[in-house]
Amino acid sequence: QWDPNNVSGRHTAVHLFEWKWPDIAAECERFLGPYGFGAVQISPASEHRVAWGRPWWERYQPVSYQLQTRSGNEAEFRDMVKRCNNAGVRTYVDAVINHMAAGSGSGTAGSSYNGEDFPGIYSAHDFNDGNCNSGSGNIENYQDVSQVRNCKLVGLPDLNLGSEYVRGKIAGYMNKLIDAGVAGFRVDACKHMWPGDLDAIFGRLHDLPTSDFAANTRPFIVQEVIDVGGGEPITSGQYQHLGRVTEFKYSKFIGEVFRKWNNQKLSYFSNWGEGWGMLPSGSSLVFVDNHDNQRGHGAGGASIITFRDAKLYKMANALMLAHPYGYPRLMSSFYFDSHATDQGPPNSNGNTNGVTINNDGTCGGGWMCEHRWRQIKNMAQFRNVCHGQSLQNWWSNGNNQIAFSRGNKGFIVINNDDWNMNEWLQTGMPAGSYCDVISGEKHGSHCSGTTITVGGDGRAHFHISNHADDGVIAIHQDSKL
Ligand SMILES: O=C(NCCCOc1c(-c2ccc(O)c(O)c2)oc2cc(O)cc(O)c2c1=O)[C@@H]1CCCN1C(=O)/C=C/c1ccc(O)c(O)c1
Repeated sequence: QWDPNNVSGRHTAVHLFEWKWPDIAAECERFLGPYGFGAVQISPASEHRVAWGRPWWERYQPVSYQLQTRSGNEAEFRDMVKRCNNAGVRTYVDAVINHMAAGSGSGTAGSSYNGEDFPGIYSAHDFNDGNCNSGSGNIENYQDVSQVRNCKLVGLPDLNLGSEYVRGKIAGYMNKLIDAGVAGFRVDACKHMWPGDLDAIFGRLHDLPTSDFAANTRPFIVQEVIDVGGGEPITSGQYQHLGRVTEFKYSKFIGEVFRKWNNQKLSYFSNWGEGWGMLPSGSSLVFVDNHDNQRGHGAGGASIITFRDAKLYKMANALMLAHPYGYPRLMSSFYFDSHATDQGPPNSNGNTNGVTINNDGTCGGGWMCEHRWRQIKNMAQFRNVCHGQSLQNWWSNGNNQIAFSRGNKGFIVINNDDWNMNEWLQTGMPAGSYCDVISGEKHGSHCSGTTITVGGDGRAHFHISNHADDGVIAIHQDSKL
């Protein structure tokens, strides 16, 4: 359940946050498949609350396990999964199983609910009220492990995952998705669930269907555990035996270093990965930002680099995709005003808008499509070409200029100093001319961007102005002329 279940040769996931199912299906066929992406993480697929103002987080308040949401209906969901699989792109569903919607009303499929009454699904005895020791019934103290698991997260009715009935409903929902062809799950709010209960539920999940996967393939699991080392008793390491875990320290550290907080330097990344106290690489899901921490109040706070800091964002994502540590997930956002952190996706009176693709391949209509930025898209291919190659030829100027190769398959150079970089470096690559995949790409026999010439001794000259658009140069075996 640590294996992403990707089609071979594909090693990066993309979170198409709040996209509608038909748009995701189209993106798999026109972009994610052709450009070698491995998987798409989609927004929660179960019926959810329709909250006032339609905030993005209404999707994280389930009303039922029907596949009818603001992203589309069950037919569109099944069509998306099939078309993405056919394009070589796996689907991970964001599973919200810790809690249900707050308040009362009806959900996106018209199901009514009131308090802890979800007709036909759950009623009061399926929730944890009796197991919560806080005065208010809500989580009041994150130092109290049982409160964090058994009390309400921001007032959301907390399901009792110790109940066989509840486990059956959740496993039934997840198995329906597995049987439809999804490759795994991003499990929301795992900090708020007992690992033993998660283990019991994951154990009830079917193998993936042999129509699209090898026999005996287990669903891929990414557990969301927000842990930036702040001293909470619940830590990400307590979940790693069940599957991969989101490594929020990755976003925090990479943001602090690229922003040079506390005088931290890129040269400190010589032991990036477990050396920085992060999870074992094979248990780690890494990202520069995600839907929660890009809104500032999430884990890592103000250090997080987002689409708003375009140059730093391209540099940080290039590093993530070039470095062997962890399984990377790219964030693909919609625009929101930095103070309006509740704002939902681009919509027409509540109905999410489609994604418009401009002639130059960028997106319009408020969709940021960071995964389509040339520098990021091309580094996903870099990662594919270099898969399995160890980090070698590390170099730094002791400050914010670094470089390293992945075996003899790829080489990256980054300049985050406030002055020019001019260096002859050992690339470890075969002699020849290579197209820099950051400033452009290889088109037949010429480079649309910079060309780098590697000599017979493996050395090449690199010049990166501190005023350059991207601050990065990257070459690899498939960008060789
Ligand atoms: O101010 C808010 N929430 C309180 C601070 C964030 O706390 C939340 C955390 C949270 C935050 C930090 C932690 O260390 C932690 O263990 C949990 O996880 C959630 C998970 C959900 O499925 C649904 C939620 O409403 C939340 C949530 O409110 C606003 C208004 C309600 C939703 N919301 C939000 O800000 C919604 C945030 C949200 C939603 C979905 C997520 O997957 C997520 O990570 C955060």
